[in-house]
Amino acid sequence: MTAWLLVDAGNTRIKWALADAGAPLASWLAEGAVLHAGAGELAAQWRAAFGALAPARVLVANVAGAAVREALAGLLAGLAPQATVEWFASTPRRAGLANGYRNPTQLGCDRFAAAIGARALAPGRQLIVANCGTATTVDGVSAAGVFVGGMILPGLGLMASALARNTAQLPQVAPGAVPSSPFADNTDDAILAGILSAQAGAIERAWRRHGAVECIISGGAAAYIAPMLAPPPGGGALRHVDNIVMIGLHAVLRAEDGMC
Ligand SMILES: Nc1ncnc2c1ncn2[C@@H]1O[C@H](COP(=O)(O)OP(=O)(O)O)[C@@H](O)[C@H]1O
Ligand SMILES: CC(C)(COP(=O)(O)O)[C@@H](O)C(=O)NCCC(=O)O
Ligand SMILES: [K+]
Repeated sequence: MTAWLLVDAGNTRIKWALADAGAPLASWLAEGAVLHAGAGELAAQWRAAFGALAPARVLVANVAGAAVREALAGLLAGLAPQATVEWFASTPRRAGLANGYRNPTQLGCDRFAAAIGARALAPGRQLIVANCGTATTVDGVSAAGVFVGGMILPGLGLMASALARNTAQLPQVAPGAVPSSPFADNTDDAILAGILSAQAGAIERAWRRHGAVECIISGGAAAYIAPMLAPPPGGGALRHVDNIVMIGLHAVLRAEDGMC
């Protein structure tokens, strides 16, 4: 058995999954997540996972900067010295997906991976990919396999903390259930209704404009936003997946396995 390690380092959390090279898409032997500060915890998680099966290849999508990259490189050198490590980057084309950004390398590599993952889950379909993490990104993938572009907005947590930090009277709200009415009768629900509606409104607008048949939603805040979403008048399917970036990284290695 050959194992691959996939790592999605976002601006809040580092997520990872260990996959058997022969396994179906999005089927993991082990997985985990830590906050940036939890490098010690990550080492313990990897030590346990690699004890059973050490990865031969590692594919990392890092949008969290140089310090996180250095920390990950150090851990991998110590715990998986045998592995070939690749730092996934946005390129003009990969795994059958064309990158429509004016400067393809400017696109966040997590967004490119997420789009590859979405296409692997729904080949040949017109798609919206909403990744709701620190930032929320809402991207279009065409039925022909082109990342057509997208939107970046502050994520749910950032919207909430921006209100608390920059006003005298607004509290920091915890993520929570969707208020039953957009006309809230108290401050906490009014903030939640506002920030959830902003996220859902952006996604629905993109979904409608792109004529997408399917919207794939993912990320740490997706569970709060998905219940708000209604498909466009013409219809459409909503799919909530745990980590679309990881699925994209897996799709890349599966597409290229045996080619190199
Ligand atoms: N256990 C958790 N730890 C941190 N953030 C969480 C957690 N559960 C949900 N969240 C929400 O998810 C967001 C982080 O999601 P994630 O997809 O991990 O982001 P990123 O990929 O940017 O690191 C946070 O901003 C917060 O709104
Ligand atoms: C938009 C992002 C900050 C999202 O990061 P995340 O919320 O997943 O941590 C990241 O994809 C990024 O830094 N992008 C580069 C700019 C761009 O995609 O155009
Ligand atoms: K994101």
